[in-house]
Amino acid sequence: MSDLIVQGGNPLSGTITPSGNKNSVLPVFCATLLTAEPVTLRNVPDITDLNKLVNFFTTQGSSIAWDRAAGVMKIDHANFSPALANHELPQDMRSTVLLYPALLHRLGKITVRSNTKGCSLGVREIDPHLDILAALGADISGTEPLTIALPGQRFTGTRKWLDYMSVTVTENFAMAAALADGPSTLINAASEPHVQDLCTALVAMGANITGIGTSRLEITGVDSLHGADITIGTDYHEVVTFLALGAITGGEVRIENSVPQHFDLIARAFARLGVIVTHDGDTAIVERNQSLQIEQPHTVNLLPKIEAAPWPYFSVDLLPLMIALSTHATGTIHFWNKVYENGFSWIPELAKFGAHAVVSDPHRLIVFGGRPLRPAVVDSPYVIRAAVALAMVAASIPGESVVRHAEIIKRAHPRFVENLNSLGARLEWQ
Ligand SMILES: CC(=O)N[C@H]1[C@@H](OP(=O)(O)OP(=O)(O)OC[C@H]2O[C@@H](n3ccc(=O)[nH]c3=O)[C@H](O)[C@@H]2O)O[C@H](CO)[C@@H](O)[C@@H]1O
Ligand SMILES: C=C(OP(=O)(O)O)C(=O)O
Repeated sequence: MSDLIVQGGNPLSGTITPSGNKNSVLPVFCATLLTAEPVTLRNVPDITDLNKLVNFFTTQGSSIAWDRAAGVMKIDHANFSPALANHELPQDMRSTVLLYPALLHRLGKITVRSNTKGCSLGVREIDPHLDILAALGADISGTEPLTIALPGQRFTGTRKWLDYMSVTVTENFAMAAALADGPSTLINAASEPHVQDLCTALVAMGANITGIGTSRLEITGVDSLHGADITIGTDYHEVVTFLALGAITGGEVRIENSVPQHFDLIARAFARLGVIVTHDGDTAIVERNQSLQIEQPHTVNLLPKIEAAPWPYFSVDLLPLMIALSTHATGTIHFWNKVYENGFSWIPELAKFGAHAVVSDPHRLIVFGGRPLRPAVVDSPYVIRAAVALAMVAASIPGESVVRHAEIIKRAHPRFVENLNSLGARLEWQ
């Protein structure tokens, strides 16, 4: 069940309701351990990363009732047991780090491995996490595993200026500072939609946070958080994936529950490849038979470019989807991944379809689009959106392609194959 068999070439058309965002649900789920009261989550995606966290918490004694069909999860940590402390944390996913603040709040001491073995996009640093926990009053000791201890089981408010806008570091800071003794400020904070979702969820639980959506968060610690009813935000990665699939196959696709105010720069990236994305209320639309052509800048001697960096730049996790789309667009374009040093590791697989793409350094890629493509058997790296991008290209080419080891898609996209097939694609797991 790990290879995707794709009979490509059909125009994909129809309407899709996207799932909840993996990068929102994971921190929000971890944050529920910050309160002793029950929490209800809605629009919860049934993804493997979340299942790992659910298994971890139920092993620790938490009660979790998850109606997967309805996407509703009722969580009660009343029986979460300190006796089970330091049980092996879930592995092979970055979000394990998001457990640290709540576990420290509950247990006062945890042991962690320095490598959570997340995806292979690049080195996923633990030091910035340890730095903010130390600034908030934790003691770090040992080597492998590391011990993190929180004297008095309470964080202390602090002022911190991050080296760079890290998503999970900002989320951990917000979770810890929400219950800290005194006020905290985070400067150079990340502000991605999922960071905003977590902060909004913490506020619904009684936290005092201002500056949500900006690079400066001000958080006044409270003594306790309470229960809440929280709806997980739409996965904009899915919105972009399905719009790009419509565009790459020449079909018309409509995606419900999109958030138009997140889309200005995303729509500009599509436009750079010749694709017009519009919104009708909260429905995002790509119309059929768009002419994929790379937009030429007026400036002479300049290669058109899509650059990815922390929000509000174009999101780095969306870059592979645009790269896939660009293989069908006539012209030449430069992609600049300012975040990950290994974000283009999968490009040799793209070349097996006949795409002409040159990695000019670890952060820069040039795609010479519009080359004839042919079906192929390709290997997915352990990178979610690279697997999605390879499946997209496969779906656009007449004939049978195979994307091997594509199961990583299930870390973020619960009904990937079902959704594509409902648009007229022919995909199956094997
Ligand atoms: C669970 C979760 O939410 N995962 C997301 C989160 O991971 P995560 O929070 O791990 O990503 P970070 O924002 O920390 O960035 C990842 C790595 O990129 C490098 N870096 C990043 C920014 C920067 O300005 N300079 C720099 O060097 C660092 O080595 C860092 O370790 O954010 C990433 C960047 O949007 C996304 O790809 C991941 O999907
Ligand atoms: C890189 C990703 O996730 P993670 O940080 O969980 O590995 C992703 O969602 O594409």
